[in-house]
Amino acid sequence: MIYTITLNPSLDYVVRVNDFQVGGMNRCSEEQIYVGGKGINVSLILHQLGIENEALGFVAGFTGGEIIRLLDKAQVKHNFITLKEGMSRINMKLKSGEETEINGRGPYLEVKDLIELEQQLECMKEGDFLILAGSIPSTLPSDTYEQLVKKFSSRGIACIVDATKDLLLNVLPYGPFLIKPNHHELGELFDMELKTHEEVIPYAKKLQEKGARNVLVSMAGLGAVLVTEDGTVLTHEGIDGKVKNSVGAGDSMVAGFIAGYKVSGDFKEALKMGMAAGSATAFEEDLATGEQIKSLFHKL
Ligand SMILES: Nc1ncnc2c1ncn2[C@@H]1O[C@H](COP(=O)(O)OP(=O)(O)O)[C@@H](O)[C@H]1O
Ligand SMILES: O=P(O)(O)OC[C@H]1O[C@](O)(COP(=O)(O)O)[C@@H](O)[C@@H]1O
Repeated sequence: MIYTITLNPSLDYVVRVNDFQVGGMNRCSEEQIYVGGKGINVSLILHQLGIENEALGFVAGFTGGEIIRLLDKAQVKHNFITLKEGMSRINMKLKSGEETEINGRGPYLEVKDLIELEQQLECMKEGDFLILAGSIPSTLPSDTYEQLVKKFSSRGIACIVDATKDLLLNVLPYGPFLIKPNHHELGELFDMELKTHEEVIPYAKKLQEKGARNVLVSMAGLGAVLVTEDGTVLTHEGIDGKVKNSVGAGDSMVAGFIAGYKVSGDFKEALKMGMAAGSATAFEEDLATGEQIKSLFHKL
């Protein structure tokens, strides 16, 4: 079974504003609301690809209610814990030539809330996958992901972490099955600017030396690099197409990769499915559908 955790899910409010004026009164020409948060996006894409999974995490308030309604509508299996106080966040995605994002803070979460989540995870068995994706609320200890990976990796559960900076670095000694920084996040860890596959490879290997079993580095329109636990380095060129909304492309890539790996057991196929899922989402307004992903996969 695959479980995704989204500690701080969101409603993504995507607005298009022509000629956005800072400090001025702007009106949007288009607006959409999507359910969001990295783990939830992974669950949505896995479901689209016919891979059984369950989305876990915390919701609160009227926005939390809408998150649950949208997950039900998408027929994604979920078991979110409802917090008594606060409201799930609204993340603003402003499209005006460039993409600008303002991600909300979210409700107040405490360590005691995490205990309930850990109890839900006790049912996991060896061979299951646990996907930890996105930022964690500022009220939780910064070692939250680290503690979860430490506990569950040692039980033979394949942990996948999509996070940034210390949140990512600190899980490495506990042998996560996969991490997926993008090339900017990877460069940030080493105070470097990485622009090509060749530049990315040695730094991806450094994260592997620190303990990650497999390192997938996404590079937006430039494709991706994968360093696998059997010592292979695989690269994939970027896929050409018209980008409509790249929010969720990274999450789609993680989901596609895991779906491809689960079905084939082959890293090359997994990378191809990850690429197809990431790019199919970048080429759509919302997350891509299973059909769009498979159609792109067959063209690669
Ligand atoms: N501009 C783009 N053109 C084509 N594919 C894209 C583009 N942006 C993202 N993708 C696809 O989505 C994947 C993840 O995107 P990326 O932006 O690197 O991740 P993140 O959203 O985590 O920053 C890429 O490896 C690629 O497959
Ligand atoms: O948890 P964070 O880091 O604030 O990110 C949450 C945001 O990330 C997303 O999951 C999209 O992530 P990606 O574009 O990196 O795939 C949005 O749906 C959500 O608003």
